[in-house]
This record gives sequence, C-alpha cells and structure tokens, in this order.
Amino acid sequence: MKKYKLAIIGFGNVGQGLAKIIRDKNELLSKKFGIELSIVAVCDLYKGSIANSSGLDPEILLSDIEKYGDLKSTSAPITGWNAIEMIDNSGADILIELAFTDLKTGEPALSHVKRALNNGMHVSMTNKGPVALHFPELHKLASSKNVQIGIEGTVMSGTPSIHLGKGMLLAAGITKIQGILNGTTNYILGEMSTGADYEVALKKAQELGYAEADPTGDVEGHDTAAKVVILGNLLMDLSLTLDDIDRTGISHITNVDISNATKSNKYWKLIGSVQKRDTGFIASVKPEMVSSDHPLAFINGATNAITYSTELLGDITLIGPGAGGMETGYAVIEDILSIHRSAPAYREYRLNSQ
Ligand SMILES: NC(=O)c1ccc[n+]([C@@H]2O[C@H](COP(=O)([O-])OP(=O)(O)OC[C@H]3O[C@@H](n4cnc5c(N)ncnc54)[C@H](O)[C@@H]3O)[C@@H](O)[C@H]2O)c1
Ligand SMILES: N[C@@H](CCO)C(=O)O
Repeated sequence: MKKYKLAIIGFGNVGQGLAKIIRDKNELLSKKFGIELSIVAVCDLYKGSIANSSGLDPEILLSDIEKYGDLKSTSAPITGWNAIEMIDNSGADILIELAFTDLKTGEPALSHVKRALNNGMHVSMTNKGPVALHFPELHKLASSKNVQIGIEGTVMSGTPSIHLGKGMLLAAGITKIQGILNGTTNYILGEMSTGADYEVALKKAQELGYAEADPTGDVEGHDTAAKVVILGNLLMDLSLTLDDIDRTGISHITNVDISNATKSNKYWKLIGSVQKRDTGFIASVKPEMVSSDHPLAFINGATNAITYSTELLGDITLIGPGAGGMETGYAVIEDILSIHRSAPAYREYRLNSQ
C-alpha cells in the first residue's frame, strides 16, 4: 500500500469536495489502486490553517466547516502555518493548490507551486492562473526535480479532457478544439432561457459552487479564454497567451435576445475554440446562437462539452461536468492516480496483484 500525504491550499468548494471523496472512497482507492490518501495539512486564508503529520480526519474537517464555517476551532497539533510554511514543513508528498484563480499574475498560487516543486513535491492544481500563464516554466521545473504536475481540474472539472487529450489523442494530431468550457455561463444561459433574470441565475451559479470568487472571470469569458490557452498550448503545441484570444462574454445578452433565439429554435452558448491554420492559429471565445440540430444545443446546466478535431480520427466529443466542488475534487484524484501510475511502486503492485 502506498500512502500519499496531501497538503491542501484553499478549502472552499473544491477542497471540501476532495475531502468528501477521500472520506467516502479511500477504501475503494486502496482496493483498486493500492493507495491511501491522507490529508496532513490544510491552509485556507479565511478558514484557518491546521496540520497533523498523522493525518486529519476528513469527516471532522467537513463537519467543522458545516458547523462553524471554518477550521479555527478544529483540534490539531499544529495551527497557523501560512501556505509557504505548510509547504516547507508538513512533510506532504503532494501539494493540492485550490486557492483563487488570478489570471493576471497567477499569484499567489504560482509561488506556492514553485515552492512545492523546488521542495521535490508533486503538485495537483485546479487553479488555472499558473497553468494559463506559466506552464512551460513549471513543467521544466517539475521535470528537473523528477516530480509531476497534475492539472486535470483546470478544464472541465473532473471530466478527463486533459488526460484524454494528452494521453490518447496527441498522436492523432489535434487540429482544432472547440466547446462549451465554462459551467457558470452555460448554467446562466440555460436559466435565462426558462425566464430567470441574469442576476438571479448568476447568484444561483455562485451558490452551487460553479462560479469563480470574482464571477467577472466567468461572465466576461476570461475563464473560457484561460482554458483555450491551456488546451492550445498543451495539446496543440501552440504558445498562446490570453491576449491572443478574441474574447466576448455573455453579460450583454438579454432575456429578449434569449427569447428571440428560442422562437427560432436556437440556443445561445458561450463557445471557446482554437484552430491551427497554415499561418498560425485562430482562437476565440464568443457567444453563438446554435440551432437545435447542433451537437452543443442540448448541453445544459454546468455540463460542458469539448470536440477535438484530429487528423487521424476525425472529431471526438467528450461531454461531462464542467464545474462543481465534488466534480472538480475528482480531478485531483485523477491527477493523484496519474502520479501514482508513473511511480515504480505501482508497476510492482500491478505485477503482484495479477
Ligand atoms: N468550483 C469549481 O467548479 C472549479 C472548477 C475548476 C477549477 N476551479 C478552480 O479551483 C480553485 C478553487 O475553486 P473553489 O470553487 O474551491 O473556490 P472557493 O472560492 O470556494 O475556495 C477557494 C478557497 O481558497 C482560499 N484561499 C484563497 N487564497 C488563498 C491563499 N492565498 N492561501 C490559502 N487559501 C486561500 C479561500 O479562502 C477559499 O476558501 C479556483 O482556482 C477555481 O478557479 C474551480
Ligand atoms: N468557474 C468555472 C469553474 C470551472 O473551471 C466554471 O464555471 O466553469
């Protein structure tokens, strides 16, 4: 049995979703993969910071959050570490970076991730900032330290868009990627089509844990643009920056626009896309009206869909959750499984269990 000690930065929707999965699925993970996940430290800017090298009980973390809204009275041998102190001292094998996304600087997540990699820790992050802005540098650092960076949760939450694209489709030659890549805006557009006001729909998306801490990132298309950058760079060998994306959000779309579309059997969708051209690429995020026979017409709520156009296989479409605490927490599990599978101990375990 391989035990992985996890240190978590940010205990919001995703952190709590991950804790629920660890609470409920550790036995299954140990049976199927020979791993045990132990949360040894949690550091949250507002909810408090606690650590225990023997492991923190996820059930207690969750019930304290439920009861008190924070971890400030949770009993633990160590309290009060800031993020860097936690990375340096917790003895964790994997840093889980789940703090707010900042698409201007990537900070403070960028510094957290660099510190962990420099300390020889693996990293799994759902935080899009460092990946959209600095992935090549982080990848190089991770390689030099012989550790891995998992980023599955940065695009389509736990729907394995990155693992599929990087793992299986790269050799098929991806020439275009297009899809609905933001749960919040798809949810809002769907609610508006049933008559809800924009503000009410946005508030519900926030309550459901889909929206960014600052939802401007969602509704103005910055979040989708970041995902287009991540996909284009990782899966199509491009060197995109956020400025390369021709971006329009959905905040100008009114209920009248939506009902006019519905009358002609059409649906508004925020679509992100990147396509290779002979002379470079074309990349955009914009709301489009799609007709009822379009494959994306009935992708509703926080569900997302992505189509990879490839040279060898034609189009491959993946549909699944695009946001949500548990759904994104599962992306971290996928990253950990990927880290585990690349370790020599896993190959031994597979051989012995055959
Ligand atoms: N919620 C989703 O559906 C989803 C999906 C994919 C990716 N993400 C990304 O995952 C990350 C977490 O999302 P979330 O929904 O849990 O957000 P959230 O706002 O619910 O929680 C983030 C937590 O991080 C804490 N935090 C912020 N800055 C910190 C710092 N410097 N040090 C320690 N703690 C800090 C906050 O106090 C907060 O509790 C974000 O970067 C988001 O963009 C979220
Ligand atoms: N705010 C994002 C979270 C997932 O990246 C969304 O709504 O899609």
